Amino acid sequence: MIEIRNLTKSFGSNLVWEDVAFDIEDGETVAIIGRSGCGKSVLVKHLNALMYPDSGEVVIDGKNVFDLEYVELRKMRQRFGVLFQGSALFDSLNTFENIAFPLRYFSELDEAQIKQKVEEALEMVNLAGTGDRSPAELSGGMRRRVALARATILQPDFLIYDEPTSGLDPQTSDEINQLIISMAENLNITSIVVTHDIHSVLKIADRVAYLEEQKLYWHGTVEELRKSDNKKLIDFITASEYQIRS
Ligand SMILES: Nc1ncnc2c1ncn2[C@@H]1O[C@H](COP(=O)(O)OP(=O)(O)OP(=O)(O)O)[C@@H](O)[C@H]1O
Repeated sequence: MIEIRNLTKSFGSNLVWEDVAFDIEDGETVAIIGRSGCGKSVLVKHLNALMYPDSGEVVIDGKNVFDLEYVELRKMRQRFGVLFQGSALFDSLNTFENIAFPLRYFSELDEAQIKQKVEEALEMVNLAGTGDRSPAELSGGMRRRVALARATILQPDFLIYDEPTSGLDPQTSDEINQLIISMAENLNITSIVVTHDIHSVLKIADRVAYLEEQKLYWHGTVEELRKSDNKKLIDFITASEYQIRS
């Protein structure tokens, strides 16, 4: 479980948000939404202490991540996988090597074990047999799936998705949404999804955190979001061109 306790962050005189507090339960999928520049990325960078707050805590399994010393911090960070916006694959490596990269860097597995793990991962994202293709030979949706296989290859407890469906057509977005759901279920991953895609939020999220006015403006389940009469929240959702009540 991740407990976000009264986090406040500013850069110089620019207050990003203050007093942000909510919990992320094990195995659930939480979507972080809000307009551009509201501090979604800054917030997720606090979860694994890539950024430090002005005040507040992020407590994972009882320990404040901002208090961890080097060795523990490294271990904690290894519990996180990240799916970067735009996939961020290495163009010079083929699909197999992209997925194998974290294993070569962080594990002691031998070549046969790496091969087995990568092939299982390719199968999980429905890309069996494409290991020798280069990223340039893949469609946007396929690249996203390779990135997902790479992000989960070290079996993280927590997976941060940065705009997982941006730039994809609706059908391919749905394939990625489906994969995010099955990753969460099959690998028992706790997912934190930063997104502007409200359709995706309604499909994959258990709970939603809405940043606005430099604070956590609204927080609740997707069911509560559907029923909410919070005007700002509805305006934001409507502006995202999705008819939530349809
Ligand atoms: N390293 C940094 N140094 C200074 N200011 C920063 C830094 N990182 C982010 N900011 C500022 O913090 C604010 C929040 O940025 P952030 O990238 O978290 O927004 P966001 O909600 O993720 O935006 P988008 O939806 O466009 O990706 C912005 O005003 C940004 O300029």
